[in-house]
Amino acid sequence: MERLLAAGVKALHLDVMDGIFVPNISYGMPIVAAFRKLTDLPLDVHLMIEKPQDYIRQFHEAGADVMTIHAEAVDDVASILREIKSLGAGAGVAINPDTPLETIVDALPEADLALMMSVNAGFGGQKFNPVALDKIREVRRLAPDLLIEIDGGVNLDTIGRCTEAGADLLVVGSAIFGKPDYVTAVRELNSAAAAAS
Ligand SMILES: O=C(CO)[C@@H](O)[C@H](O)COP(=O)(O)O
Ligand SMILES: [Co+2]
Repeated sequence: MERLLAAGVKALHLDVMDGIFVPNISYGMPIVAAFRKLTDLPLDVHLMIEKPQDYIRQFHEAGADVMTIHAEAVDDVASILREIKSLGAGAGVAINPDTPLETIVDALPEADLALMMSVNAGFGGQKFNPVALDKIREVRRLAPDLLIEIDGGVNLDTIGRCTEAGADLLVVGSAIFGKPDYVTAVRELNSAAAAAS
């Protein structure tokens, strides 16, 4: 965390995985609360879990500023987005690469953020899937003011295409954590993103 903060990242994206919605387990509310104690940066909590509606209050109490649910995990996206907003948090909806954008179009008016996954949710270090870029362009056309986030395989080679397509929030895992020097990694990523936007 100290090294990340020194590198000047603008927010922390926290991947919560339950071993059911995705075949991997990460962490839950106590770790989100621990991050909250360490920083005032926005905490962007990516909920890769089933029944997210049962846990949003606890994640918000732990310090989540934004909570993003997966459309594949729930029946009624719009109503859960409304619940998240009623807690005073930002509400995001995510879709995996194989999920058509049509799945969430009706819910977009309730969303503060749309997350287009450029890998299948579940693991860091996967290869970037450009299908997310076309979805970003379409979301931007449908909802010009919505925050658009892209997540998965974003690195120095792919980040320019993300900003060019219209992504506002660029989630980067291995292209920072896999580098010895976070300051240089973040500076180079920011330059590549800005050059293309
Ligand atoms: O939500 C996820 C994966 O499920 C992502 O946030 C990744 O963990 C980002 O890691 P890289 O793809 O950048 O290594
Ligand atoms: Co994520």
